Amino acid sequence: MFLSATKSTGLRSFARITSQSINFSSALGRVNSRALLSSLVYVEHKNKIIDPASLNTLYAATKFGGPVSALVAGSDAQQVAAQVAQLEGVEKVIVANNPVFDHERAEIMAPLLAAVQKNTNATHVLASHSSVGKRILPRFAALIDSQQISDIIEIQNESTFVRPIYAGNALETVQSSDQIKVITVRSTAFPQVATKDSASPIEDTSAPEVSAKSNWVGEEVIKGDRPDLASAKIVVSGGRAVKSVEGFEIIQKLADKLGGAVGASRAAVDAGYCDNSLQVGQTGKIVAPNLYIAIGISGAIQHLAGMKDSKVIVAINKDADSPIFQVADYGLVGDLFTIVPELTEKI
Ligand SMILES: Cc1cc2nc3c(=O)[nH]c(=O)nc-3n(C[C@H](O)[C@H](O)[C@H](O)COP(=O)(O)OP(=O)(O)OC[C@H]3O[C@@H](n4cnc5c(N)ncnc54)[C@H](O)[C@@H]3O)c2cc1C
Repeated sequence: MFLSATKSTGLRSFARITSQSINFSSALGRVNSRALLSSLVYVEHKNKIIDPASLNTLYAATKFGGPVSALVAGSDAQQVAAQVAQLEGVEKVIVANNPVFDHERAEIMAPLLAAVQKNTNATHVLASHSSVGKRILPRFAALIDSQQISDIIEIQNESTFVRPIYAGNALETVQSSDQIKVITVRSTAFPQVATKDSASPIEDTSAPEVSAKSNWVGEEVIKGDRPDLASAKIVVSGGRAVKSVEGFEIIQKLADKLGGAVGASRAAVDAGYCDNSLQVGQTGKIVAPNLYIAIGISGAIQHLAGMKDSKVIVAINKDADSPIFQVADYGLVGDLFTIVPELTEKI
């Protein structure tokens, strides 16, 4: 690994690190003909709807140039497969229509992925860099003796990828010589595939024999009318400065006026002002909305790691020297308890 370039033009730029060949395990040789390339994308879904991040992952897969197959699993798979079949770039949809795949337990999904990869001969296997993708793909990579490449934001060619490291403060260029590339994709770095008029073929696959050591017991899903934080077009986030649960309501009111999602800094989450599912940053959600409004947030690098790719950033902070203003396109210096209610009312 060596540092190939370092830019210092502000917090929205990165050091670039190049690391060659992360193949620790396999001596299977390189794919050297584009004609042999083909991709398999694991499609996430909930309530019979494709997870939006999978649309970005499918787009990333089309960049390799070869045919793209999509795997849909679970008891709602058939309905979701019909939607996936109408997506641009998808040549074939493979369906594992079996309730055993509900809840996406890694120990069950990884062997399925391995079986489908073998059948399709896919050279690239991709999933979103979501909690599901991050669970399943490492296990799948281990099964096929490959090295996973995580959280890619750019595809340079069929074996070279760019990914952020050090909380997004450096970009690493990774070249893999594994025969089968196992990749998780940062959804905010790629557009979504469009729909097409025709439908690609859908084919069934059977579940491989697996003996699971874990059982799915249940889940508590937090329901809300607001858009999903990770894919929202507008995000309004509050920081430590809101001071209380009641103070955080100021943030929620502005988000509701704008039809946006609510986010938070870790300090606000740790202080108990809001739920930890709202945390944006290195250890929270990565977002890149059209508009991100940071209110009473200082702009620590761990927070910036989760939102600095937002298209327009607005910061409201009483300290004009706060680092958040270095990444902000628009800044308002003042007390949030005065500015935000006024802004909400005027909107
Ligand atoms: C390993 C690790 C991982 C982390 N992961 C994350 C992460 O994922 N996400 C994250 O957010 N943080 C993360 N952190 C924490 C991060 O370092 C910061 O501590 C945190 O982001 C600070 O939150 P804050 O900006 O809300 O609070 P502060 O840094 O305390 O900033 C509060 C800001 O509010 C302003 N302010 C105060 N009163 C007012 C007012 N009345 N009106 C307007 N402005 C006001 C202040 O000027 C200040 O800029 C992580 C830290 C570590 C070590």
